Amino acid sequence: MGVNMLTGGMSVAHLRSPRIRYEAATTQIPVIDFGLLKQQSTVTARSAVIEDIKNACQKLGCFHVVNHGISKSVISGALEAASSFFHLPPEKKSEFESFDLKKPVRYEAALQGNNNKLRLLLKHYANPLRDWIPFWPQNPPNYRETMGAYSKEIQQVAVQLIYAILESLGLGPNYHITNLENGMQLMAVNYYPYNNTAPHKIGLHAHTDYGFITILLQTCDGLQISHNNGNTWQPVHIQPGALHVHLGDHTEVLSNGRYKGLMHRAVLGCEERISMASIHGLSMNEKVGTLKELVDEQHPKRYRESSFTDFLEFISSGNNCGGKSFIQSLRNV
Ligand SMILES: O=C(O)CCC(=O)C(=O)O
Ligand SMILES: [Fe+2]
Repeated sequence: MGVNMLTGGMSVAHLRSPRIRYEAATTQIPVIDFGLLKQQSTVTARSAVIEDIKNACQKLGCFHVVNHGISKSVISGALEAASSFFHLPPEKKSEFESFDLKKPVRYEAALQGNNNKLRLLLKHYANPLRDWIPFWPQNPPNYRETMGAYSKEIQQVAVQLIYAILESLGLGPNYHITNLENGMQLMAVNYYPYNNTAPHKIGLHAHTDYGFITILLQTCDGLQISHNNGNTWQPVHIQPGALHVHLGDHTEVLSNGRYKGLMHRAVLGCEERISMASIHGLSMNEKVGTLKELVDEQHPKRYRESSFTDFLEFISSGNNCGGKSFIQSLRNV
């Protein structure tokens, strides 16, 4: 049942500069060295990485992060706990089954045809950990410990990345968002079965994520991204050890549209796949609006403010089916 982190990994094919690398493939994803964002880094090295983040956010809405400091054992521990959970018999998972989007833990099975699985999903909040961990599954017995260790480290990486993204918008290195550290972290733990039929079956349909950023860990390829509202799709190949980061709706709002939330989806394929999407934003009822520093005569405010609760109400009301997406509902006020 072990998860092989190396399967499907692609080699880095060529170097454009010492700090930013591109993979040879249909989608070239910039690679950001997280170590260069840390305090010990020189000012020149940090500002060079901030510039790389700016380019990545503007052009693609995503990048890969290496040298993030999260150990292989923490990563594989969380993936194995996730895998063990999904392989439990259905009656052990059903206690978490619910259509109530506000539940602290929610399990869902997306099925098609003769009960064929497309995706199994376990969703739970994770920050602040002490508030949420008592709700998490206790089977497998190490789920709370291993997923907790991963979530805690990812939360810290996320806060630093969000500040780096704000800096890349020209807000200066000391820009502070009140309560970002205590903000929402939602872990979407996904399981996709092996299904290599062509064309690939969609396991998770096109969407943008709520929040500022999503940090995604995937055991093998399956993530696809689109920059033309779903007309064409490009695969994102995994890079062993790297975390995939993409921008969510609230970075688009905050930045007044300078950066856009990235549309993505997941397809079934090569093997059984687990992905863990850690979504980061402000806490439930805190409103996120466009930063006043990014509004002027040439750039009038283009978005309405909203909170995570507003988002949950929007999707619960079925507004997103066939109509506008959440971000579209916030645009052009
Ligand atoms: O499985 C994936 O690669 C994507 C997961 C995702 O987009 C999500 O959970 O929001
Ligand atoms: Fe997503």
